[in-house]
Amino acid sequence: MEVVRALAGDEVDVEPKKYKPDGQDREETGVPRPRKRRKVEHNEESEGEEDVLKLTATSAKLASPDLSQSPPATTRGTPTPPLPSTLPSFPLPSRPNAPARSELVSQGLDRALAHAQIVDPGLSVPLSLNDDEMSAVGLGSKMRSRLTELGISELFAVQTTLLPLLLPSERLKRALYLPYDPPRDICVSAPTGSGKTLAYVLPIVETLSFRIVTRLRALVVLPTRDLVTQVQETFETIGKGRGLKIGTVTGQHSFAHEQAQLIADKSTRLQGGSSKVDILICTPGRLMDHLTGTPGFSLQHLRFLVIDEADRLLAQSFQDWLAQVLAATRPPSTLDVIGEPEAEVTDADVPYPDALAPAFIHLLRSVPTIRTDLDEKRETSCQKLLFSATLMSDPGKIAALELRDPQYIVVQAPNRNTEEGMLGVAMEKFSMPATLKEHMVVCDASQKPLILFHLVLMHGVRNALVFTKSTESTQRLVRLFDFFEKARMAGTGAADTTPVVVRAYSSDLSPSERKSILEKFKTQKVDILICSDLISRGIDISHVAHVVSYDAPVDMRKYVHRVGRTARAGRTGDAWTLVEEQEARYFKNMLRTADHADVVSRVRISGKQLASLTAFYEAALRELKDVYTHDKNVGE
Ligand SMILES: Nc1ncnc2c1ncn2[C@@H]1O[C@H](COP(=O)(O)OP(=O)(O)OP(=O)(O)O)[C@@H](O)[C@H]1O
Repeated sequence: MEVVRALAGDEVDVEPKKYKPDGQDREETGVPRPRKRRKVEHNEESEGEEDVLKLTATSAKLASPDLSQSPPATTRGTPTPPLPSTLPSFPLPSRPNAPARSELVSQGLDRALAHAQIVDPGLSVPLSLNDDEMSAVGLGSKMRSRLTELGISELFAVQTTLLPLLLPSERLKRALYLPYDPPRDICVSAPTGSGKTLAYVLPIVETLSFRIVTRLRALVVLPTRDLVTQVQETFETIGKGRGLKIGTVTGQHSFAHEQAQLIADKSTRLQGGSSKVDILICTPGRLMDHLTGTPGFSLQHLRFLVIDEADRLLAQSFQDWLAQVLAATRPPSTLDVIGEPEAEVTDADVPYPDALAPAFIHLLRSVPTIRTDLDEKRETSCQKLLFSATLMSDPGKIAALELRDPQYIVVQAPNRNTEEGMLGVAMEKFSMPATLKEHMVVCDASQKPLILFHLVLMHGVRNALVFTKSTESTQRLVRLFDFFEKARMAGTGAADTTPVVVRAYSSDLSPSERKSILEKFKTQKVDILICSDLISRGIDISHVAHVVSYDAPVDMRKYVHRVGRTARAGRTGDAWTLVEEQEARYFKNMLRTADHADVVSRVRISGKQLASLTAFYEAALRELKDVYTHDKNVGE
């Protein structure tokens, strides 16, 4: 009966200690057993343990042959006869200790990941070095002058490491494609704000600047339109005066408009495609549309395929975008071509000089299709570059990328424990910027607005991004904040205090509205942006000094990307997370699993500290209620 009640979730006083090896039972001693479960509910650390205890006891009872002799189930009101005074002792099943998670990971860890190059985030190279000294990095003098013009005086760790791997050697300057010795793919995990964008923009611009004919040679895929715009601006700024044509496709403009920007000649069937851009930056959905619906759009010339925010993009299926993109970069096999029936060759089939990528030359019908040894290792020279602050190590996802001899680069401070470097990446223990300070405030859900007002007014939280869980809560919080400021202005009567300006930044705004709000925030006409996770990844606004997670993030990746909107490029920044009391255990566990609990300091804010704000808050709540009642009545 107790077993049934335990499974049904009733409180049952079961404790494994009851089954003493000497066969003695607590009931025997007459000492009442404590109500174990209630006690455990107040103990955050051991709740999981208690479930295990209960199950162990339950399964132990199920396994006990003597239970068959227990009294039959009784009806309601009938007193349950006491358990037999002694229960047989039996050994608990012994199980080997579970292997450490790190051990499990290392056993199945991708070999390339296990040999990752760990880079110290403090590594940098000043741009003031002379040509000889700079030759190790490989950046030309023209590019160095451009960077100096832009106020960049040194290369960050991720850039210092990547540039020598990606910049064209003298040999590559003459031959961009190396179908018989294709380049290795590269996966980079580096903290937020560590300069990953320039780590690929610089070598791409430097490499492609030597090309004379325009072909689509670099494709950068990003998860959002805002990021596409940001990366486009970086390419344009860095590539100024280099004659490179940079395009974007995101679906923000009509399909026909995008086609006109992309393709020079749609009507002639050209085997080599016809591109008006050297570099294309896009979101995956729209890229698919062009791949399937734009004549003359070809990826055969791709030399670089960049997947930025790789873990997020690989989690998106979008008509299986990755498989289709990879297929479009690969030449069809020679056999396929030989096997085709000879068709009459027309002028339209013959590409312009330089139009077919070297790996695709066998498609040219006027070239005799005789197989030679040279045909055997004809591979695309497209090099995949993956970036994220939270790079995934999921073997399935990695396999889908068809990486060629991948090289992993992990920018991460040397860790104190053994699970460092690539294991840290595999176990999702991501590295944070060293200049970031992290705090958490555990509070009652109803106090969250007051805590936020307190942070803004007492801790100088301005130039801040505040993350909520949904567009609806964003709207509500912005209204409440406005009413609070109105009440505060009226209440304090201080003419010289200016209200804090708060705006929503959410997915229900049009692109132009979003652009305008972001601009006001950047020029500090808006103090605080309240937003959803729309801009939690990649967005680079240098003056963000604080990030507040008004609603706590649900996983570590989200946490890393949110807090990473501040403390970028070596600047300082503060991240605050408001954690509701019932979420505290989960949140702390999340931090602990990521080895991050020690870094986040707990801030305690007492009711007394909030007292001076309560009257304004209550006034704001009343106004908010009126607005919602009015909106509801209008709606009816
Ligand atoms: N060498 C450098 N010197 C000075 N500033 C730099 C340098 N490299 C990059 N930055 C600046 O650092 C900021 C952050 O760079 P970036 O946006 O590339 O970071 P990220 O690593 O991609 O971050 P996230 O993971 O959040 O996308 C940008 O404003 C960029 O202009």
